[in-house]
Amino acid sequence: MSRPIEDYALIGDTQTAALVGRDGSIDWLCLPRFDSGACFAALLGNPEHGRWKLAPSSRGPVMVKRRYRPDSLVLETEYTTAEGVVRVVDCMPPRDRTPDVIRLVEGVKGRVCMNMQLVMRFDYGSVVPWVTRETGELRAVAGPDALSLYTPVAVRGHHLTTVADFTVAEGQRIPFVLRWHPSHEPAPEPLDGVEAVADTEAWWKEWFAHCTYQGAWPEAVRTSLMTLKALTYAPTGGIVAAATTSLPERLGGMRNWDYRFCWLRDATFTLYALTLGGFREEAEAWRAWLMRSVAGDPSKLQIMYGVAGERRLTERTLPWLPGYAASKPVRTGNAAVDQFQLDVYGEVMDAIHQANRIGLSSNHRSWDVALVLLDFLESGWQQPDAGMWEVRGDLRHFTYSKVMAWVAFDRAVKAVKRYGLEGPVEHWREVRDRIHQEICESAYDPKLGAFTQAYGSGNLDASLLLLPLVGFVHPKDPRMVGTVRAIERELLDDGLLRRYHTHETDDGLPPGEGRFLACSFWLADNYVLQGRRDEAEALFERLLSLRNDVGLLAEEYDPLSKRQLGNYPQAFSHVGLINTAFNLERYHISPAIHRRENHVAEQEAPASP
Ligand SMILES: OC[C@H]1O[C@H](O[C@H]2O[C@H](CO)[C@@H](O)[C@H](O)[C@H]2O)[C@H](O)[C@@H](O)[C@@H]1O
Repeated sequence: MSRPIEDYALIGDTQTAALVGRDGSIDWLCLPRFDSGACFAALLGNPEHGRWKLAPSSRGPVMVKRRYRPDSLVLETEYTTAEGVVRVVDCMPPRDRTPDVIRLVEGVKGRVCMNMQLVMRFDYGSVVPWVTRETGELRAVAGPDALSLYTPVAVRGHHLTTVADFTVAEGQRIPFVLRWHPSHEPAPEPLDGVEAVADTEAWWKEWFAHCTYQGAWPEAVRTSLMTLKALTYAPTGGIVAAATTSLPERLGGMRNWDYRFCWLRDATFTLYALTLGGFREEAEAWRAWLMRSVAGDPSKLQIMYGVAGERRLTERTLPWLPGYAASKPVRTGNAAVDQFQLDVYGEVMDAIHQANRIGLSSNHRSWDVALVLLDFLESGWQQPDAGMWEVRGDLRHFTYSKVMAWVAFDRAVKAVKRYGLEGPVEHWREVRDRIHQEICESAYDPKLGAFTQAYGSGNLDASLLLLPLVGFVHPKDPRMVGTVRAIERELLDDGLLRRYHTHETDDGLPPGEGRFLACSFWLADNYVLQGRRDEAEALFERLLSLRNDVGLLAEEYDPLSKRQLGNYPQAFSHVGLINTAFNLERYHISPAIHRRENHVAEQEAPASP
């Protein structure tokens, strides 16, 4: 039986991440990178696919309370049993070498009997390692991977797992340190678990010192910013879309994808949110990552890359894993890598624009890349594409894609006019205006009184909510007011938005999925901008209420089963939360203080998407 997704908390070291269940079991951990094989894959299978459980052994009722230590990705899970109270502190120290997981068992009250079960299975639960014991160390080796466990507790082997039973008394602290290293290298030195937790906490607090958010939702916004930071890959500056693969968009379904890669779309959205929160270093690092990733022939831009800029992300299925809640197949890699998605050109141009706007040191390489992209886009914008939802059906003239082509030329014009970069500004202005005109003629349906998903389509799509957020149309333009009304009518279900109707829009997959959380945040943004503040706040509060006990959101939510769905934690959802919090705040202070350029209203546009 799979535990609800919202039962998991995240720990990570900005190179990879683990999911820790309320039951004390780490059921997901890929080592050494986000996209490496998992050594704990119970999330997508059973305990025998790898996990590390550390919890009271009491058979009686156990009360569980969790939190992150303030401003840090150090998780505390407190168990109250009939015997007493015990706290397990979990974290992964941000590293310069190999990854570690630290688990510190702290006796809070009484004497609590504890049990540990460590099931190490490399390559997504498929490889059982050789395990040897040396003084103070247990070592597991298979192929390229090696794990070493250091703990003062006596452990023993049991049916290809490692187990321990021990008691923790009030005031006692017992460390468990798990260190990964390449199997051909000597094992790393043991690490002081208590010090490592303190250092990790200090590292996150230091990072938070840069946070500038002063608004009404500090806990929610700070947790979301921390989640986004945890999804960055520190060595290269890449940013992954989520920490998992194949958590289903429908329980038991096949909409299960690998999100442990860097989508240009998701990464640029994440950057906006981080820079809104006061963090600039990540923007510099990501720009450098982008320049390396697209190097060679930038016109061969991919919509996503690996965390170090890898281009081949071949999609495979892992048939030995039964899947989360029997949702098969489990996939690694992502076939969307080969898709043509027009919007990413606009997103990259907008990211370059934002870098100029926040005064990042100028980078001539990025303008050279921009020129190549614009050159392609001059004719490329007329091609049909797979759209931001990455449909696996026929290519179409998606409205949002065309709007982002408009954004590309709009930001190019502004780069020349505002930031003194060189380019044929009058020509770009002409292309920009031509695209605007075509969209208004081909993507607006006067009978419906709304923009539509694609040219000539009668369907609605939540991505249209981004049009005013990127400055394409004024939020109070009657066409946009009509679009919001139509989206509310057609796509709002139990107060939350669908991306589109999966039975109407052929996305190449069997219909049925949850409510895509980012879309509901975009709706709240539109409410803010249309002056529907009470509705914006009510929707925002509803969305906040869907977070789990430690503030995390997956990609989607199912209002019927009241469960989170899809990959987790998902950058898109947390970006939405941060932007809406800022928009609500800014609107309150002054509706004119916005982030992006608004071509129509000639004012800065709001935090988006
Ligand atoms: O819905 C089908 C597609 O779903 C995934 O894409 C979604 O996630 C991406 C990463 O967050 C996001 O950029 C995209 O907008 C979403 O639609 C999946 O990765 C695709 O392979 C799949 O076709």
